[in-house]
Amino acid sequence: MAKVFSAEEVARHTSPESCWVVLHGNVYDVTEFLPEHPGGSRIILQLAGRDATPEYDPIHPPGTLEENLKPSAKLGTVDPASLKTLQRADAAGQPEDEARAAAPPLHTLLNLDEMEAAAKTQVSKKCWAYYFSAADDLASKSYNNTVYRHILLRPRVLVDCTATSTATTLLGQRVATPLYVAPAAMARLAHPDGEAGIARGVARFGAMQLVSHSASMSPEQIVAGAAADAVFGWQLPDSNSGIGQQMFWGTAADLTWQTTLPWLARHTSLPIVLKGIQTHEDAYLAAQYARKNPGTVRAIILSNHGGRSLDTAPPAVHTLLEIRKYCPEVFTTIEVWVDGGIKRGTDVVKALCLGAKAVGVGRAALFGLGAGGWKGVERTFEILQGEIVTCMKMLGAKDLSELGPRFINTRMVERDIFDGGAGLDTSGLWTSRAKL
Ligand SMILES: Cc1cc2nc3c(=O)[nH]c(=O)nc-3n(C[C@H](O)[C@H](O)[C@H](O)COP(=O)(O)O)c2cc1C
Repeated sequence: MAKVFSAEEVARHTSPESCWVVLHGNVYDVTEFLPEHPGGSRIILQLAGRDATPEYDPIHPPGTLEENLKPSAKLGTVDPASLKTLQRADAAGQPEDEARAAAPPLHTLLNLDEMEAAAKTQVSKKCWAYYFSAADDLASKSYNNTVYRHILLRPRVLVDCTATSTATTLLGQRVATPLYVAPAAMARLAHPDGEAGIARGVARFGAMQLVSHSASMSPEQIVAGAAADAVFGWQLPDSNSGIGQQMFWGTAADLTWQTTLPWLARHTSLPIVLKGIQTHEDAYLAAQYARKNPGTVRAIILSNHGGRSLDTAPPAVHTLLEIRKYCPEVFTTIEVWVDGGIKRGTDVVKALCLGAKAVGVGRAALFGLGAGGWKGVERTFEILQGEIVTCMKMLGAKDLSELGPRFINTRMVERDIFDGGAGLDTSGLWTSRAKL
Protein backbone atom coordinates (compact mmCIF):
# COMPACT_ATOMS: atom_id res chain seq x y z
CA MET A 1 0.00 0.00 0.00
CA ALA A 2 1.20 3.52 -0.80
CA LYS A 3 2.60 5.41 2.15
CA VAL A 4 0.41 8.29 3.38
CA PHE A 5 2.17 11.53 4.36
CA SER A 6 0.95 14.38 6.55
CA ALA A 7 1.06 18.02 5.44
CA GLU A 8 3.73 18.74 8.07
CA GLU A 9 5.99 16.04 6.64
CA VAL A 10 5.57 17.27 3.03
CA ALA A 11 6.11 20.90 4.06
CA ARG A 12 9.52 20.06 5.55
CA HIS A 13 11.02 19.26 2.09
CA THR A 14 11.51 22.66 0.52
CA SER A 15 15.23 22.85 -0.21
CA PRO A 16 17.42 22.01 -3.23
CA GLU A 17 18.73 19.09 -1.15
CA SER A 18 15.28 17.64 -0.53
CA CYS A 19 12.38 18.93 -2.58
CA TRP A 20 8.93 17.36 -2.51
CA VAL A 21 5.74 18.42 -4.25
CA VAL A 22 2.17 17.14 -4.24
CA LEU A 23 0.38 16.56 -7.53
CA HIS A 24 -3.14 15.19 -7.73
CA GLY A 25 -2.83 13.90 -4.17
CA ASN A 26 0.47 12.06 -4.81
CA VAL A 27 3.74 13.01 -3.14
CA TYR A 28 6.82 13.22 -5.39
CA ASP A 29 10.47 13.68 -4.54
CA VAL A 30 11.66 15.96 -7.37
CA THR A 31 15.10 16.74 -5.93
CA GLU A 32 17.01 14.99 -8.71
CA PHE A 33 14.82 16.61 -11.37
CA LEU A 34 15.52 20.17 -10.16
CA PRO A 35 18.64 20.83 -12.29
CA GLU A 36 16.91 19.32 -15.32
CA HIS A 37 13.74 21.40 -15.19
CA PRO A 38 13.82 23.46 -18.42
CA GLY A 39 12.22 26.45 -16.75
CA GLY A 40 14.86 26.39 -14.03
CA SER A 41 14.77 24.91 -10.54
CA ARG A 42 13.41 28.11 -9.00
CA ILE A 43 9.92 27.51 -10.39
CA ILE A 44 9.73 24.14 -8.66
CA LEU A 45 11.35 25.36 -5.46
CA GLN A 46 8.66 28.04 -5.19
CA LEU A 47 6.14 25.22 -5.01
CA ALA A 48 8.22 22.92 -2.80
CA GLY A 49 6.44 21.35 0.12
CA ARG A 50 3.04 22.31 -1.30
CA ASP A 51 0.28 21.07 -3.54
CA ALA A 52 1.56 22.20 -6.95
CA THR A 53 -1.45 20.88 -8.89
CA PRO A 54 -3.02 24.31 -9.69
CA GLU A 55 0.26 25.55 -11.21
CA TYR A 56 1.29 22.29 -12.86
CA ASP A 57 -1.99 21.14 -14.32
CA PRO A 58 -2.83 23.82 -16.91
CA ILE A 59 0.61 23.51 -18.47
CA HIS A 60 1.42 19.82 -18.62
CA PRO A 61 -0.48 16.99 -20.32
CA PRO A 62 -1.09 13.90 -18.20
CA GLY A 63 1.97 11.71 -17.79
CA THR A 64 4.58 14.46 -18.24
CA LEU A 65 6.00 14.14 -14.73
CA GLU A 66 6.08 10.37 -14.81
CA GLU A 67 8.09 10.52 -18.06
CA ASN A 68 10.74 12.61 -16.34
CA LEU A 69 10.97 10.91 -12.93
CA LYS A 70 12.13 7.51 -11.80
CA PRO A 71 9.27 5.38 -10.46
CA SER A 72 10.92 5.53 -7.01
CA ALA A 73 10.38 9.32 -6.95
CA LYS A 74 6.68 8.74 -6.33
CA LEU A 75 6.78 8.45 -2.54
CA GLY A 76 3.12 7.90 -1.72
CA THR A 77 0.01 9.98 -1.17
CA VAL A 78 -0.87 12.87 1.08
CA ASP A 79 -3.72 12.40 3.49
CA PRO A 80 -6.78 14.27 2.17
CA ALA A 81 -7.23 16.49 5.25
CA SER A 82 -3.59 17.59 4.95
CA LEU A 83 -4.01 18.28 1.25
CA LYS A 84 -6.55 20.97 2.08
CA THR A 85 -3.97 22.78 4.24
CA LEU A 86 -1.43 22.73 1.44
CA GLN A 87 -3.96 23.97 -1.11
CA ARG A 88 -5.11 26.92 0.93
CA ALA A 89 -1.66 28.43 0.70
CA ASP A 90 -1.86 28.20 -3.12
CA ALA A 91 -5.25 29.88 -3.40
CA ALA A 92 -4.00 32.84 -1.38
CA GLY A 93 -1.29 33.37 -3.98
CA GLN A 94 -3.73 34.14 -6.80
CA PRO A 95 -5.81 37.13 -5.72
CA GLU A 96 -6.56 38.22 -9.26
CA ASP A 97 -8.49 35.02 -9.89
CA GLU A 98 -10.77 35.68 -6.93
CA ALA A 99 -11.53 39.20 -8.14
CA ARG A 100 -12.60 37.96 -11.60
CA ALA A 101 -15.51 39.85 -13.16
CA ALA A 102 -18.57 38.04 -14.54
CA ALA A 103 -18.07 36.95 -18.15
CA PRO A 104 -20.13 38.95 -20.66
CA PRO A 105 -22.68 36.81 -22.54
CA LEU A 106 -20.98 35.51 -25.66
CA HIS A 107 -23.72 36.63 -28.03
CA THR A 108 -23.04 40.24 -27.01
CA LEU A 109 -19.46 39.97 -28.29
CA LEU A 110 -19.51 41.10 -31.89
CA ASN A 111 -15.90 41.05 -33.03
CA LEU A 112 -12.53 39.58 -32.09
CA ASP A 113 -11.38 42.71 -30.25
CA GLU A 114 -14.38 42.39 -27.93
CA MET A 115 -13.65 38.69 -27.50
CA GLU A 116 -10.05 39.51 -26.58
CA ALA A 117 -11.20 42.14 -24.06
CA ALA A 118 -13.61 39.63 -22.52
CA ALA A 119 -10.85 37.03 -22.27
CA LYS A 120 -8.67 39.51 -20.41
CA THR A 121 -11.28 39.74 -17.68
CA GLN A 122 -11.51 35.96 -17.34
CA VAL A 123 -7.99 34.53 -17.47
CA SER A 124 -5.18 34.80 -14.92
CA LYS A 125 -2.52 37.48 -15.29
CA LYS A 126 0.02 34.77 -16.05
CA CYS A 127 -2.14 33.42 -18.87
CA TRP A 128 -2.77 36.87 -20.29
CA ALA A 129 0.90 37.75 -20.27
CA TYR A 130 1.80 34.52 -22.04
CA TYR A 131 -0.87 34.72 -24.74
CA PHE A 132 -0.71 38.46 -25.43
CA SER A 133 3.05 38.80 -25.46
CA ALA A 134 5.41 38.64 -28.44
CA ALA A 135 9.10 39.14 -29.13
CA ASP A 136 10.97 42.32 -28.20
CA ASP A 137 8.89 45.39 -29.08
CA LEU A 138 5.89 43.54 -30.56
CA ALA A 139 6.56 45.16 -33.96
CA SER A 140 5.88 42.02 -35.99
CA LYS A 141 2.86 41.14 -33.88
CA SER A 142 1.34 44.55 -34.51
CA TYR A 143 2.26 44.71 -38.21
CA ASN A 144 0.84 41.22 -38.80
CA ASN A 145 -2.56 42.77 -38.27
CA THR A 146 -2.18 46.32 -39.56
CA VAL A 147 -0.71 45.19 -42.88
CA TYR A 148 -4.18 43.88 -43.79
CA ARG A 149 -5.57 47.42 -43.34
CA HIS A 150 -3.26 48.55 -46.15
CA ILE A 151 -4.75 46.09 -48.62
CA LEU A 152 -7.92 47.47 -50.14
CA LEU A 153 -10.82 45.45 -51.43
CA ARG A 154 -12.30 45.83 -54.95
CA PRO A 155 -15.95 44.77 -54.68
CA ARG A 156 -17.86 43.83 -57.86
CA VAL A 157 -21.60 44.35 -58.03
CA LEU A 158 -24.60 42.60 -59.59
CA VAL A 159 -23.19 39.11 -59.14
CA ASP A 160 -25.57 36.46 -57.80
CA CYS A 161 -24.02 35.26 -54.54
CA THR A 162 -27.16 33.77 -53.01
CA ALA A 163 -25.30 30.55 -52.30
CA THR A 164 -21.76 31.08 -51.08
CA SER A 165 -19.41 28.26 -50.17
CA THR A 166 -16.18 28.35 -48.18
CA ALA A 167 -15.45 24.65 -48.64
CA THR A 168 -11.96 23.69 -49.76
CA THR A 169 -9.47 20.84 -49.78
CA LEU A 170 -6.39 20.86 -47.58
CA LEU A 171 -3.78 18.11 -47.97
CA GLY A 172 -6.39 16.13 -49.86
CA GLN A 173 -8.91 16.39 -47.00
CA ARG A 174 -12.23 18.13 -47.62
CA VAL A 175 -12.89 20.88 -45.05
CA ALA A 176 -15.78 23.30 -44.79
CA THR A 177 -13.64 26.39 -44.26
CA PRO A 178 -10.12 27.60 -45.05
CA LEU A 179 -9.92 28.90 -41.46
CA TYR A 180 -7.86 26.69 -39.20
CA VAL A 181 -6.50 26.74 -35.67
CA ALA A 182 -2.74 27.39 -35.53
CA PRO A 183 -0.71 25.35 -33.04
CA ALA A 184 -0.50 27.23 -29.76
CA ALA A 185 0.86 25.96 -26.47
CA MET A 186 -0.92 25.50 -23.17
CA ALA A 187 -4.59 26.08 -23.91
CA ARG A 188 -5.58 24.95 -20.43
CA LEU A 189 -3.97 28.10 -19.04
CA ALA A 190 -7.02 29.88 -20.48
CA HIS A 191 -9.70 27.38 -19.56
CA PRO A 192 -10.00 23.80 -18.34
CA ASP A 193 -11.63 22.88 -21.68
CA GLY A 194 -8.15 23.29 -23.18
CA GLU A 195 -7.26 21.99 -26.63
CA ALA A 196 -10.23 19.58 -26.52
CA GLY A 197 -12.43 22.66 -26.05
CA ILE A 198 -10.92 24.21 -29.15
CA ALA A 199 -11.70 21.02 -31.07
CA ARG A 200 -15.27 21.13 -29.82
CA GLY A 201 -15.62 24.84 -30.56
CA VAL A 202 -14.53 24.57 -34.18
CA ALA A 203 -16.43 21.33 -34.88
CA ARG A 204 -19.58 23.10 -36.16
CA PHE A 205 -17.48 24.90 -38.78
CA GLY A 206 -15.53 21.86 -39.93
CA ALA A 207 -12.24 23.69 -39.32
CA MET A 208 -8.89 21.93 -39.15
CA GLN A 209 -6.95 22.12 -35.89
CA LEU A 210 -3.17 21.97 -35.65
CA VAL A 211 -2.09 20.89 -32.18
CA SER A 212 1.06 22.31 -30.61
CA HIS A 213 3.90 20.07 -29.49
CA SER A 214 3.49 21.89 -26.18
CA ALA A 215 -0.24 21.23 -25.84
CA SER A 216 -1.57 20.95 -22.31
CA MET A 217 -3.63 17.84 -23.13
CA SER A 218 -2.70 14.52 -24.67
CA PRO A 219 -3.65 13.73 -28.30
CA GLU A 220 -6.15 11.16 -27.04
CA GLN A 221 -7.87 13.74 -24.83
CA ILE A 222 -7.99 16.32 -27.62
CA VAL A 223 -9.57 14.12 -30.28
CA ALA A 224 -11.81 12.16 -27.89
CA GLY A 225 -15.08 13.91 -28.78
CA ALA A 226 -14.24 14.74 -32.39
CA ALA A 227 -16.34 13.72 -35.39
CA ALA A 228 -14.90 11.05 -37.68
CA ASP A 229 -14.26 13.60 -40.43
CA ALA A 230 -12.55 16.17 -38.19
CA VAL A 231 -9.03 16.98 -39.44
CA PHE A 232 -6.14 17.42 -37.01
CA GLY A 233 -2.46 18.14 -37.54
CA TRP A 234 0.14 17.27 -34.96
CA GLN A 235 3.19 19.46 -34.50
CA LEU A 236 6.47 17.65 -34.00
CA PRO A 237 8.93 18.85 -31.41
CA ASP A 238 12.16 20.00 -33.07
CA SER A 239 14.40 18.09 -30.72
CA ASN A 240 14.29 15.07 -28.43
CA SER A 241 13.98 17.28 -25.38
CA GLY A 242 10.91 17.38 -23.16
CA ILE A 243 8.02 19.78 -23.58
CA GLY A 244 9.45 22.37 -21.22
CA GLN A 245 12.83 22.44 -22.93
CA GLN A 246 11.23 23.08 -26.30
CA MET A 247 9.28 25.96 -24.84
CA PHE A 248 12.16 27.63 -23.08
CA TRP A 249 15.00 26.87 -25.45
CA GLY A 250 13.20 27.50 -28.73
CA THR A 251 13.97 25.94 -32.09
CA ALA A 252 16.87 23.53 -32.37
CA ALA A 253 19.70 25.25 -34.22
CA ASP A 254 20.86 22.16 -36.10
CA LEU A 255 17.83 21.59 -38.36
CA THR A 256 18.66 21.73 -42.09
CA TRP A 257 17.02 21.22 -45.48
CA GLN A 258 19.59 18.52 -46.21
CA THR A 259 19.15 16.38 -43.10
CA THR A 260 15.91 17.19 -41.29
CA LEU A 261 13.40 16.78 -44.12
CA PRO A 262 14.82 13.48 -45.42
CA TRP A 263 14.91 12.19 -41.83
CA LEU A 264 11.29 13.19 -41.31
CA ALA A 265 10.20 11.72 -44.62
CA ARG A 266 11.79 8.39 -43.63
CA HIS A 267 9.70 8.34 -40.44
CA THR A 268 6.25 9.20 -41.73
CA SER A 269 4.05 8.76 -44.75
CA LEU A 270 1.76 11.53 -43.50
CA PRO A 271 1.86 14.89 -45.31
CA ILE A 272 4.56 17.19 -43.94
CA VAL A 273 3.69 20.84 -43.35
CA LEU A 274 6.56 23.29 -42.77
CA LYS A 275 5.66 26.15 -40.43
CA GLY A 276 7.61 29.39 -40.13
CA ILE A 277 8.56 30.16 -43.76
CA GLN A 278 9.25 33.91 -43.96
CA THR A 279 10.91 34.54 -47.33
CA HIS A 280 10.20 33.59 -50.94
CA GLU A 281 13.63 31.94 -51.08
CA ASP A 282 12.63 29.41 -48.42
CA ALA A 283 9.20 28.96 -49.98
CA TYR A 284 11.00 28.16 -53.22
CA LEU A 285 13.33 25.67 -51.53
CA ALA A 286 10.37 23.93 -49.92
CA ALA A 287 8.55 23.72 -53.25
CA GLN A 288 11.62 22.38 -54.97
CA TYR A 289 12.08 19.76 -52.25
CA ALA A 290 8.41 18.80 -52.64
CA ARG A 291 8.78 18.44 -56.40
CA LYS A 292 11.81 16.20 -56.05
CA ASN A 293 10.29 14.16 -53.21
CA PRO A 294 6.60 13.69 -53.98
CA GLY A 295 4.35 12.92 -51.04
CA THR A 296 6.61 14.51 -48.45
CA VAL A 297 6.28 18.27 -47.97
CA ARG A 298 2.74 19.10 -49.02
CA ALA A 299 2.27 22.57 -47.52
CA ILE A 300 4.16 25.48 -46.06
CA ILE A 301 2.90 27.94 -43.49
CA LEU A 302 4.04 31.52 -43.99
CA SER A 303 4.27 32.62 -40.39
CA ASN A 304 6.40 34.63 -38.01
CA HIS A 305 4.70 32.69 -35.21
CA GLY A 306 2.48 35.57 -34.20
CA GLY A 307 5.50 37.85 -33.82
CA ARG A 308 6.71 35.70 -30.93
CA SER A 309 9.95 34.57 -32.52
CA LEU A 310 12.09 37.19 -34.30
CA ASP A 311 10.76 40.70 -33.97
CA THR A 312 10.57 42.72 -37.21
CA ALA A 313 10.32 39.49 -39.20
CA PRO A 314 7.84 40.05 -42.05
CA PRO A 315 4.13 39.37 -41.93
CA ALA A 316 2.84 36.52 -44.09
CA VAL A 317 1.33 39.06 -46.50
CA HIS A 318 4.82 40.25 -47.47
CA THR A 319 5.98 36.72 -48.15
CA LEU A 320 2.85 36.01 -50.18
CA LEU A 321 3.58 39.07 -52.32
CA GLU A 322 7.23 38.08 -52.73
CA ILE A 323 6.22 34.59 -53.87
CA ARG A 324 3.74 36.04 -56.33
CA LYS A 325 6.44 38.25 -57.81
CA TYR A 326 9.51 36.02 -57.82
CA CYS A 327 8.42 32.38 -57.81
CA PRO A 328 4.66 31.99 -58.38
CA GLU A 329 5.19 28.35 -59.33
CA VAL A 330 5.33 27.67 -55.58
CA PHE A 331 1.54 28.09 -55.44
CA THR A 332 0.98 25.27 -57.91
CA THR A 333 3.59 22.95 -56.38
CA ILE A 334 2.59 23.02 -52.72
CA GLU A 335 -0.20 24.46 -50.62
CA VAL A 336 0.65 27.82 -49.10
CA TRP A 337 -1.02 28.53 -45.75
CA VAL A 338 -0.63 31.67 -43.68
CA ASP A 339 -1.17 32.83 -40.13
CA GLY A 340 -0.62 35.92 -38.01
CA GLY A 341 -2.70 38.95 -37.11
CA ILE A 342 -6.05 37.66 -38.34
CA LYS A 343 -8.88 39.55 -36.67
CA ARG A 344 -11.44 39.99 -39.43
CA GLY A 345 -13.07 37.92 -42.12
CA THR A 346 -11.77 40.48 -44.60
CA ASP A 347 -8.20 39.63 -43.46
CA VAL A 348 -8.87 35.99 -44.30
CA VAL A 349 -10.34 36.81 -47.71
CA LYS A 350 -7.41 39.11 -48.56
CA ALA A 351 -4.90 36.35 -47.77
CA LEU A 352 -6.90 33.92 -49.92
CA CYS A 353 -6.97 36.44 -52.79
CA LEU A 354 -3.16 36.58 -52.58
CA GLY A 355 -2.91 32.81 -53.05
CA ALA A 356 -3.15 31.37 -49.53
CA LYS A 357 -5.02 28.05 -49.41
CA ALA A 358 -5.71 28.19 -45.67
CA VAL A 359 -5.59 30.87 -42.98
CA GLY A 360 -4.79 30.18 -39.35
CA VAL A 361 -5.65 31.88 -36.09
CA GLY A 362 -3.56 31.46 -32.96
CA ARG A 363 -4.50 33.98 -30.30
CA ALA A 364 -8.10 34.32 -31.52
CA ALA A 365 -8.83 30.69 -30.62
CA LEU A 366 -7.09 31.05 -27.25
CA PHE A 367 -8.93 34.27 -26.43
CA GLY A 368 -12.24 32.65 -27.39
CA LEU A 369 -11.39 29.82 -25.03
CA GLY A 370 -10.50 32.28 -22.29
CA ALA A 371 -13.69 34.28 -22.79
CA GLY A 372 -16.05 31.33 -22.55
CA GLY A 373 -14.44 27.89 -22.85
CA TRP A 374 -15.42 25.83 -25.90
CA LYS A 375 -18.45 28.03 -26.48
CA GLY A 376 -16.15 31.05 -26.70
CA VAL A 377 -14.15 29.32 -29.42
CA GLU A 378 -17.38 28.51 -31.22
CA ARG A 379 -18.48 32.16 -31.00
CA THR A 380 -15.07 33.28 -32.31
CA PHE A 381 -15.38 31.03 -35.35
CA GLU A 382 -19.01 32.04 -35.82
CA ILE A 383 -17.94 35.69 -36.02
CA LEU A 384 -15.01 35.04 -38.37
CA GLN A 385 -16.86 32.62 -40.59
CA GLY A 386 -19.81 35.02 -40.84
CA GLU A 387 -17.47 37.85 -41.81
CA ILE A 388 -15.77 35.71 -44.47
CA VAL A 389 -19.10 34.86 -46.09
CA THR A 390 -20.31 38.47 -45.91
CA CYS A 391 -17.08 39.70 -47.48
CA MET A 392 -17.28 37.13 -50.29
CA LYS A 393 -20.88 38.08 -51.07
CA MET A 394 -20.01 41.76 -51.10
CA LEU A 395 -17.04 41.16 -53.39
CA GLY A 396 -19.13 39.05 -55.73
CA ALA A 397 -17.35 35.72 -55.18
CA LYS A 398 -19.42 32.56 -54.77
CA ASP A 399 -16.67 30.19 -53.75
CA LEU A 400 -13.00 30.22 -52.88
CA SER A 401 -11.87 29.30 -56.39
CA GLU A 402 -13.17 32.68 -57.57
CA LEU A 403 -11.02 34.65 -55.13
CA GLY A 404 -7.91 36.18 -56.65
CA PRO A 405 -5.87 39.35 -57.04
CA ARG A 406 -8.61 41.05 -59.05
CA PHE A 407 -10.47 41.60 -55.76
CA ILE A 408 -7.69 43.46 -53.99
CA ASN A 409 -5.42 46.45 -54.36
CA THR A 410 -2.03 45.76 -52.75
CA ARG A 411 -0.20 48.80 -54.05
CA MET A 412 0.37 50.34 -50.63
CA VAL A 413 2.00 47.20 -49.29
CA GLU A 414 3.99 46.53 -52.45
CA ARG A 415 5.45 50.01 -52.21
CA ASP A 416 6.85 49.03 -48.78
CA ILE A 417 8.40 45.81 -50.03
CA PHE A 418 9.54 46.29 -53.58
CA ASP A 419 10.10 49.98 -54.32
CA GLY A 420 12.83 52.49 -53.69
CA GLY A 421 15.99 52.57 -51.59
CA ALA A 422 17.72 49.29 -50.89
CA GLY A 423 14.67 47.37 -52.11
CA LEU A 424 14.58 43.62 -52.15
CA ASP A 425 17.80 41.84 -52.98
CA THR A 426 16.78 38.95 -55.17
CA SER A 427 20.25 37.51 -55.53
CA GLY A 428 19.40 35.07 -52.72
CA LEU A 429 16.71 33.58 -54.87
CA TRP A 430 19.04 32.95 -57.75
CA THR A 431 21.64 31.50 -55.43
CA SER A 432 19.04 29.18 -54.01
CA ARG A 433 17.77 28.24 -57.47
CA ALA A 434 21.32 27.41 -58.46
CA LYS A 435 21.81 25.28 -55.38
CA LEU A 436 18.89 22.98 -56.02
C1 LIG B 1 0.27 31.62 -26.65
C2 LIG B 1 0.82 31.14 -27.95
C3 LIG B 1 1.50 29.96 -27.99
C4 LIG B 1 2.03 29.51 -29.20
N1 LIG B 1 2.64 28.29 -29.24
C5 LIG B 1 3.10 27.83 -30.42
C6 LIG B 1 3.66 26.53 -30.51
O1 LIG B 1 3.71 25.80 -29.53
N2 LIG B 1 4.12 26.13 -31.72
C7 LIG B 1 4.05 26.94 -32.83
O2 LIG B 1 4.50 26.53 -33.90
N3 LIG B 1 3.51 28.16 -32.76
C8 LIG B 1 3.02 28.61 -31.60
N4 LIG B 1 2.40 29.82 -31.57
C9 LIG B 1 2.25 30.60 -32.82
C10 LIG B 1 0.98 30.20 -33.56
O3 LIG B 1 1.07 28.93 -34.13
C11 LIG B 1 0.68 31.16 -34.70
O4 LIG B 1 1.76 31.19 -35.58
C12 LIG B 1 0.38 32.58 -34.23
O5 LIG B 1 -0.34 32.57 -33.03
C13 LIG B 1 -0.43 33.30 -35.30
O6 LIG B 1 -0.61 34.64 -34.94
P1 LIG B 1 -1.93 35.17 -34.21
O7 LIG B 1 -1.82 34.80 -32.78
O8 LIG B 1 -1.85 36.64 -34.43
O9 LIG B 1 -3.12 34.53 -34.88
C14 LIG B 1 1.88 30.28 -30.37
C15 LIG B 1 1.17 31.48 -30.31
C16 LIG B 1 0.64 31.91 -29.12
C17 LIG B 1 -0.14 33.19 -29.10
